[in-house]
Amino acid sequence: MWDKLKTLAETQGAGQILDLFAADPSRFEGFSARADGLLFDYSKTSIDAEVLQALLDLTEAADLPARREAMFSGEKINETEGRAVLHTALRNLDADPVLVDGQDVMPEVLSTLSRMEAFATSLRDGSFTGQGGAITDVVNIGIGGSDLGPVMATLALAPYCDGPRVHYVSNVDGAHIHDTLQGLNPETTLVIVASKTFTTIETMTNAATARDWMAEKVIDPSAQFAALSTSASLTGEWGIPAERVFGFEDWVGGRYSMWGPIGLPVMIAVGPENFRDFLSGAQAMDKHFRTAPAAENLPVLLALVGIWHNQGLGHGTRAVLPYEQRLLRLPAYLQQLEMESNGKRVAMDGSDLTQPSGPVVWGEPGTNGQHAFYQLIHQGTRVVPCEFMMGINGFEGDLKHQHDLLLANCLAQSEALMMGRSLEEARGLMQKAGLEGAELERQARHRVFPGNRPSTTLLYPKLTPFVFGQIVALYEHRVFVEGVVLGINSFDQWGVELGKELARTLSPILAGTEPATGKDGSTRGLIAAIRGAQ
Ligand SMILES: O=P(O)(O)OC[C@H]1O[C@H](O)[C@H](O)[C@@H](O)[C@@H]1O
Repeated sequence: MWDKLKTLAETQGAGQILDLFAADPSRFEGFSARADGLLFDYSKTSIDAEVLQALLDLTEAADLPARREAMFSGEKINETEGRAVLHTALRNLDADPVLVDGQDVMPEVLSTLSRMEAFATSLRDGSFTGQGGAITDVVNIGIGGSDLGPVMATLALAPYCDGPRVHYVSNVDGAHIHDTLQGLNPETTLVIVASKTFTTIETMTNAATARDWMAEKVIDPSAQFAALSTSASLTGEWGIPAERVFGFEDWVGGRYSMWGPIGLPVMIAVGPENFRDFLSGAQAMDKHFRTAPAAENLPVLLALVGIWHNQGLGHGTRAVLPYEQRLLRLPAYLQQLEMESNGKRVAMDGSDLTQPSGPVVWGEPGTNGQHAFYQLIHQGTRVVPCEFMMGINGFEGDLKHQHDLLLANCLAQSEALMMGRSLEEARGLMQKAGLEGAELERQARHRVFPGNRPSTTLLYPKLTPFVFGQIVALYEHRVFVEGVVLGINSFDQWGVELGKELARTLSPILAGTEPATGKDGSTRGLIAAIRGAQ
């Protein structure tokens, strides 16, 4: 199966995208797909009918439909941790039963959702009070999956944020919590400690700092703390009363968790109704993913484009480029989602992967990226497949001219990447500028764009909570499909453990209570330099 893809990559993959358009001017129709108002255009890639078929064959060989059903129906597909993978249950608003170990999880999911809604409402209408009255500010303390999604969502849904101000603290660097708490009034602040495990050192350290800060002014700080976690016992031990603990189960992976309790700060910011719309959008994408034929299925197609570029053509990086300022943190969120999920070197059965694992994901909102790193994308020696996205409509009606300029820029970039500029054209420009001879030639060469560089565009009507939910779920399922095709378990993250273990051994060495024996020479040298200057 992979052989076929590799052969196609070698023979036609260098990808004369322009030739494909010349041969089939209506290629856009055949190589784009729609789902509930979203339009995914992948015609500006070198995928043709034969490549698409070879990619679809890979999904067949990997038994994608059965794997997908196994996920949705609660089978323990996270085999290295013995867990089901059911973030989709958190947005299963129809409440169709979902069984884990023979038990329907939906009653618990929906009752937690109602408790979150009641709590969020009481904060928003001022009926829940701190020592100093209604809550004005919420500080969410969490990291990784307990931070990136909610941070991204709060920024993305800014036009809907009409509740208390929500702030996020993640880094163990004391600067983060210091700068966040500065200027807040402890008597009107609620602190949410968000941690699936409730053991993460960064989060627990920041939570203790926040509690000390609050205790300076507030007689009973625990009355202004809430917790989001799978561990009822640890949240209880930490002193957070059960009525403000919102629990979830281990079948929700950290980076897939913002649909449930981890989304509470978002719900507080935008209100329960908008949060439900966000869940509905994701649910609509779940239904599409589960039912649409593979060749029209957005998550499948997005995954296949990724596989063609990375495993097929060897482009080991992809840029995510939202032309939407409010999706500022989407690239950071996708870095965790994609790289923690598919950055693995062994397959589910423990054997070495036969293909490269997931790509390096990065990006920035347009148009800012244009003025920073697009130079490399257009003229560098490596090809960076680009994933553009843009909303047809913005929210700032009186600034429509700016939105139109934004859209024009997005379209211009994918056009420039594909069309390029030939040496002939560049020479013409230099001639017009009055150059001649060797100087004309030299200057012209700098102005050549190779073209035929691939990109996809995701077009959506407007960044409403529903659409935002669709987009995030689209990327979640894309990661799943890529993982299935590669034979990876996308739901564990053993690669983050070693550094955590070593940090634990290094803390006492840095504090001087333990010797640095056993550490390598570089680490010992750095420790000595730090200790000598502290
Ligand atoms: O939510 P927590 O248990 O505090 O975990 C926070 C994060 O830390 C871990 O190291 C993992 O790499 C992430 O997947 C997780 O989201």
